[in-house]
Amino acid sequence: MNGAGWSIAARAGNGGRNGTENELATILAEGSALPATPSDVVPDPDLALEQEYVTDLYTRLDAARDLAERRWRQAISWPAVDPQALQERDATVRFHGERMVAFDAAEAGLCVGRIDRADDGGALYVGRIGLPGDDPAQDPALVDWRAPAARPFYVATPVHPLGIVRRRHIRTRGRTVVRLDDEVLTTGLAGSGLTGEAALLSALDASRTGRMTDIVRTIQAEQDRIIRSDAAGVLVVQGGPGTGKTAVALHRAAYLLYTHRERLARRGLLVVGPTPTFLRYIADVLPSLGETGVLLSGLGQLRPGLDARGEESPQTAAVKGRLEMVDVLRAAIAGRQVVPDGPREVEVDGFRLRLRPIDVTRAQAAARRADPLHNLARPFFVRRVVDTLTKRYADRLGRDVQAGAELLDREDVAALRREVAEHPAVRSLLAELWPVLTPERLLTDLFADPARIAAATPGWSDVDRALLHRPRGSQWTPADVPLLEEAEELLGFDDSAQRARADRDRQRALRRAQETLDVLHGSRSVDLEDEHLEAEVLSAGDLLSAEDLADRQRELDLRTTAERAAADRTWTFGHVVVDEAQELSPMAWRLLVRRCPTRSMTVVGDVAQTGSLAGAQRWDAVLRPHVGDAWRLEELTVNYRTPAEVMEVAADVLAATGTGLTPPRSVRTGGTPPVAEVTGEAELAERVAEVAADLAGREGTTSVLVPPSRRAGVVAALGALRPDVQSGPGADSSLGPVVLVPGEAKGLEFDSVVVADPQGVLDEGVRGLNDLYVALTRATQRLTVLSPGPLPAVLDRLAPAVV
Ligand SMILES: Nc1ncnc2c1ncn2[C@@H]1O[C@H](COP(=O)(O)OP(=O)(O)OP(=O)(O)O)[C@@H](O)[C@H]1O
Repeated sequence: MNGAGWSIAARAGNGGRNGTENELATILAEGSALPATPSDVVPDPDLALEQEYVTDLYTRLDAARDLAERRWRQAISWPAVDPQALQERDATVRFHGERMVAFDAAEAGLCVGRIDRADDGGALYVGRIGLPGDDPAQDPALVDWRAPAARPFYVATPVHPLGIVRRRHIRTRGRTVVRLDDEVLTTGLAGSGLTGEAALLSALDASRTGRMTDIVRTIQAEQDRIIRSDAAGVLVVQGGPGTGKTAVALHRAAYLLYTHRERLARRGLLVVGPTPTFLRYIADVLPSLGETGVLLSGLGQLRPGLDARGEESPQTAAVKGRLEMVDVLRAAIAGRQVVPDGPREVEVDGFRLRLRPIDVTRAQAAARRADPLHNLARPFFVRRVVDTLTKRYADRLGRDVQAGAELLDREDVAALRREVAEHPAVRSLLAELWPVLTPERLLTDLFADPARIAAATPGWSDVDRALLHRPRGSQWTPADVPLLEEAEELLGFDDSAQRARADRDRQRALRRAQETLDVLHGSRSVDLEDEHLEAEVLSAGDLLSAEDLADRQRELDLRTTAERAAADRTWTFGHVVVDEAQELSPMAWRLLVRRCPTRSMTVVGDVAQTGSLAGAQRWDAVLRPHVGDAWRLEELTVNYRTPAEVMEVAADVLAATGTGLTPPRSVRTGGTPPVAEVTGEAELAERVAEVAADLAGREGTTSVLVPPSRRAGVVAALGALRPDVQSGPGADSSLGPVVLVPGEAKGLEFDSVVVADPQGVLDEGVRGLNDLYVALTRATQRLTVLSPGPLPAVLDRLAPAVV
């Protein structure tokens, strides 16, 4: 390190700190604030030195990418002569393809900084991926941020320097180094508690784009501990709004993929989020970290082939989310295995064959003994009933020909049996007594019929039963998905037809392959005068069996693990990350735990933000039925999103929720103070539109958060000023101002937020205080509250602006 003076930052172009960085001291003075860190001047020549190093890193990146591409091209043209070679080819093509993607992703912000080790240990550069140096015995040119060696970059402090004397954040634009931020770690003084605060604050101050970005440059120590926590078991991360739970969960996913690459590449990793909008918001983070093998899914999309986006009342969703629904489904299935009141007759070839209730009861018992699952037991039931009817048929036939049934030999009886089994009247009776059921059919029939609901819900109140009732043809909702999946487990999936089809396809491919070989064999142009020679000449057919050839013709399967997992409902994941986990119902937990039998899960959420009736109030109550006490809790305490002034307002709402949780401490302060305005009922929508249109004209994203009853009016008023207004679950704040209800805004953030009609938010939500807390904490810069009447008491702190 060379001598001269120090400052917190050196920049190409105009140097110095921005306003937010200076504000840190103010936060400290306010008690809730975090103390500042001493900082050093970075001499300008360092920029040139770092530029040289970074340029070299990009040369290495280019070389690595070219090599991966060459290997990919080679692999894709390998002749796969047997199934094993085919598999190896697919795997190699996939491997190099993924490396190319990872190298591309690392292009932006390749190097994030360096740590200088004590005792002349030299500098270690940290970046988005690892790049080898010239000498394998020495440090790599760039160490992956997830590698153990990179850890001090995130967690070393002046009090615990971990052998580091200096941490330098390197900021690049394109391939150019534009700024360095240094922290000297030899002071022994407790600092702000923030790692690389200058880099952090400038990241937090940036306008939002409507897409979440990664935080590799500025991960904080309390976040790093969670990101690198052991993969085994269930890790619950509780944290207030803006504490980086989502960011941490996604970086943990990337960390686990790096650390347990082989297992997770095979089994895959699932990230579950609350809404499609949220999933779109976070969709770029993992690819920007070079990880493409992760399946992101909402609850409504967890059943392959179904995109459940129907809406229903929170009360109905809550009832469907109860664990008792497992018993309801069991009872509904049992209700479809029917014993008729009296004997039933079918007419086969002029003979009336009788089936008595006791015959059906016996057939049912035999079927259930053979297999407990409805669809898998059905063939046993069918066989038993057909046997009974065939016997009666044979008896009647024997009597009629007056020579007794003994006259019929086995072949005759088999023919009768076929006739009975295929007879439409018999088939329709069997379909009535024990139908083949898909989960969709079971639930549609159940919900459409109050009598079926009543039969399946002994002891339930009429109110709860009525909540389940809905007409046929209704759209599937997210709360239906765990029920459909549970029903599939209980019904069993009879894949014999599918297997038979696959078998037929394979036989057909084999036949075609054999024909090809025959043609090759017949057409070889060998002079066969010598019979001995013939035996020695090898043809394609001698080298290759028809089976090999059929395998060779198989298509390349280059689907990623995530794509294969998405298409397979029985897929079990190596790790599951659940975001906004407080919203999940017990039935949803049951589904997720089934998809992750190892219980290696990361669960992040905030029980103070629970909006759904079925959601969590306490983590232990939610998790106990599924994992007992086998889970551990970590907490995040610093709010990186919401400025302190906004958080003060939100804190009053949090206190009123009675959860006893303390609000997270805001890192930032001193921005635009939040404002409130009483508009009068008649003017509300127009005033909201006016304010939102003004905010949307500035840099960054804007959202209006409304109670459901206000949505249409506000969208219409804002639409008149801003035709690009977006609303509803698909709304995208990168395209224009958005109007959302609090539930849709879960997990999202916007530069400017307008909360319209806070009393309406309190009144219309099933957990109104939680909804208001969510709404107030979405703002990264500016918060405006517009109320048609007096502000609710919990917002007393917001003195209405003088109009
Ligand atoms: N270490 C960090 N460096 C830079 N930005 C960060 C850091 N941690 C969090 N952030 C940013 O803070 C904001 C809030 O983070 P995030 O959305 O993950 O919080 P959250 O706890 O999930 O919030 P909520 O409970 O409201 O969903 C995001 O913009 C995120 O990128």
